[in-house]
Amino acid sequence: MPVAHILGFPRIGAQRELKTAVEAHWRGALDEAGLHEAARALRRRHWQQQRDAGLDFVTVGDFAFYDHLHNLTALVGASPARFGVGPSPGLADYFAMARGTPEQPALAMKKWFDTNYHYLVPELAADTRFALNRDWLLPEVREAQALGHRIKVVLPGPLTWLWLGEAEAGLDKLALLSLLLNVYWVLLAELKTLGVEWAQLDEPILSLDLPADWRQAFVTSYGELAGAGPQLLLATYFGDVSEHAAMLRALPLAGLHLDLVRAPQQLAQFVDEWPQDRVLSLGIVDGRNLWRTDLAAALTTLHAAQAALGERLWIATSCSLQHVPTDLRLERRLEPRIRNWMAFAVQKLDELALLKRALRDGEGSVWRELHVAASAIADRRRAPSTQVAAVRARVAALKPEHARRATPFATRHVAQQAQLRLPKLPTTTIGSFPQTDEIRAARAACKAGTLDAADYRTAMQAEIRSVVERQEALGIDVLVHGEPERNDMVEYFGEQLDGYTFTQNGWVQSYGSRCVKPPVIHGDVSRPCAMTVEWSTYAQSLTDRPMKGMLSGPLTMLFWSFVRDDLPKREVALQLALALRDEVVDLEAAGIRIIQIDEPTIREGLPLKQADRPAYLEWAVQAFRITASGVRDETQIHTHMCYSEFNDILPAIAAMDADVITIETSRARMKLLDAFADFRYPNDIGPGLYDIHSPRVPTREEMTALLDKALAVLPADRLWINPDCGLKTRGWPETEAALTRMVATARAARATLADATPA
Ligand SMILES: CN1c2c(nc(N)[nH]c2=O)NC[C@@H]1CNc1ccc(C(=O)N[C@@H](CCC(=O)N[C@@H](CCC(=O)N[C@@H](CCC(=O)O)C(=O)O)C(=O)O)C(=O)O)cc1
Ligand SMILES: N[C@@H](CCS)C(=O)O
Ligand SMILES: [Zn+2]
Repeated sequence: MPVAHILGFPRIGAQRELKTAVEAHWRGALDEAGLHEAARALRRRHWQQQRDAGLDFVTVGDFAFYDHLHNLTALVGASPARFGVGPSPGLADYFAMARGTPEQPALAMKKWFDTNYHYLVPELAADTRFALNRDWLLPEVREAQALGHRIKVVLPGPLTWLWLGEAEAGLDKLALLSLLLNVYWVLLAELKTLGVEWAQLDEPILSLDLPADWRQAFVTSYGELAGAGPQLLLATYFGDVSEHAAMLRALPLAGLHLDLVRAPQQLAQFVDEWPQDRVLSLGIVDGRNLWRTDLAAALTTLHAAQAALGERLWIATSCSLQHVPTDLRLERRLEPRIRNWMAFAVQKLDELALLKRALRDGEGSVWRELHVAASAIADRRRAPSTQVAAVRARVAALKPEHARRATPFATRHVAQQAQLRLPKLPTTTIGSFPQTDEIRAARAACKAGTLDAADYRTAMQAEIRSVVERQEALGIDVLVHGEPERNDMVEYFGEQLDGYTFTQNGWVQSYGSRCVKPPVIHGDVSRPCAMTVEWSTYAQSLTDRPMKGMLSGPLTMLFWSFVRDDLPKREVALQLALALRDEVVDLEAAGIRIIQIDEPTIREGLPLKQADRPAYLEWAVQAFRITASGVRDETQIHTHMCYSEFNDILPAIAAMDADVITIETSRARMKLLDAFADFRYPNDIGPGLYDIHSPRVPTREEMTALLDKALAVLPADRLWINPDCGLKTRGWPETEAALTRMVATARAARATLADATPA
């Protein structure tokens, strides 16, 4: 009889209860005991849902107040010395490291593989020491046991934790491995003492291209940990691990998990000759998307696997369900037809249970449920919205010239400068200004019908006016309207495009207490009417300075949405590119002289394996260029990317040929710029002068030091001055204080440059 389990459940709560509790705690409105009680209630509910569905284990260890990787850092006592919290951080220390303190910047945040989730980067030093902190995880294990659950504990694996850490200069991270393994060993031993039967160690780095010493480290690590505690299930996900099949088969594990949604082909490499004493867990239900599973197809795969594996077959989600929304039952406004194509986390539990029953008792025992599921899949396949002739024809008619501006950058630059007359080192911001409680309350009231659309528009226009006035007072050169009318930079556009739908409660955690509600691409995408022109022209009417139009680019729309899985991503990207191109052209026609097309996700979409990257980058760059290339030379196209890790894709970024790129660099202390300089990046660059993720206002000296670094490696007449990213999560006081210093930094640098210029 196959065991059914999940790799993890969304911790945030179907209605973001965790966010509410954590933020209340941060503002002092909920004490630590209250916060723990809210957390316990969520865990209790989520475990019960797994048990009620009929899963064989409830998964414990997937809960985190901020981030699960940071939980492991706390559990193994590896807090960076700079925080001075010692080996046993409490909750206040945990939050201090996550959010920063007046004295210390927060731990860096990075994208979790190719998802839109961010983890807190462990800081590793030669003198990092580890000690098991028994206040973490173990109480949750006892809590689940006290509720009578049969549990499987999940932890990030030691090698994934180390790999994702940032090492101080000169440190080989693997030098810390044996000390780290000691703590894992003790932890696993304690879990065994508590009666835990299974521990799932997540090692998604096995989906990356791993150097030989790291592959070897798997052999030593798991050799050492195998007998320490509960039976070990090593979980891989997000890609194909078949290149490691021989090594994985030889590890003394009790089981291995494979992601068959991302890499179904890898099953063949494992299923035959799988050791008799090992479990093979097959991730057949998609943990990354919200579509129903094609149960008939899944059963075909699983029957074959069962024939080979018998009792050793486990069935599971492909990865943790933390990447999908919690419960479809809360969606009361979705079009019923489209809703019927979906499964959120709770519904995916039911899918697993159903698959298990079909395998155990025969498909006849669940034929009704299978029939309902098959009808939904068939209905989706034949829905007219998934095949719109006009959209398909437009994509088919694309020609190389659609992806090319009329002249090279140097020519455009002259035309743009003649029109815009910007000073050296022009100052700008990335688009959003603080999304205040008042703005969100107005939007919530408008959605609830208690504020009519005209009054909402007036309120947003008042906000735009105030944002414009503030920027003029600050002396910023290129203004933005501040994006107050946008709930989110992707959801907002998704709400206006055909082929998209959106949810009421489809929240997924992005980082800490911040969530996003990705819109859903269910059909062919097109733009029924202009989306931003009215807001941008209103904003431009308030000032003589250039007002940047502000759009999310095709890749960002793709990767931050739930995407249909019945069409290659490239095709969806091209549909989006054409829809957004029309918006760019309309903005230009309405008198907007600078248009920013945000593409913070270009790196997120990068395949995890090197070999798959060139093909992706080709269509990704093409999609951006199609969006950007419908305008005259005089119209300046900006793009913006946060997350500074793109040294390895600089040729592709240059090939996007945006006139100006603004990038996040401040946390990496401008290291990225060396790469831009070495590469001789040809167009203009705005390296972020300050980190917007923290309320801390940087000093003039800090900004000047960063600007000096930029000026040392790039020509002054290529440089722009801006923050790292949008300011929507910040409050006004720190925003104005930081921007005042930023403008002053730019002015001082201009004066220095003028002094240095021979008369
Ligand atoms: C730039 N980033 C983004 C990513 N992904 C996106 N899809 N969008 C992004 O901007 N990925 C990488 C980064 C991640 N960064 C962030 C930054 C900030 C947030 C964030 O603030 N999220 C908000 C939710 C935003 C939202 O959709 N707001 C809506 C709904 C607001 C709401 O909750 N309303 C309440 C009522 C409010 C009231 O009455 O006052 C309700 O409906 O109950 C809106 O503005 O209308 C968050 O709160 O977490 C996310 C990622
Ligand atoms: N224009 C967006 C980009 C965020 S990546 C903003 O400013 O929030
Ligand atoms: Zn950004």
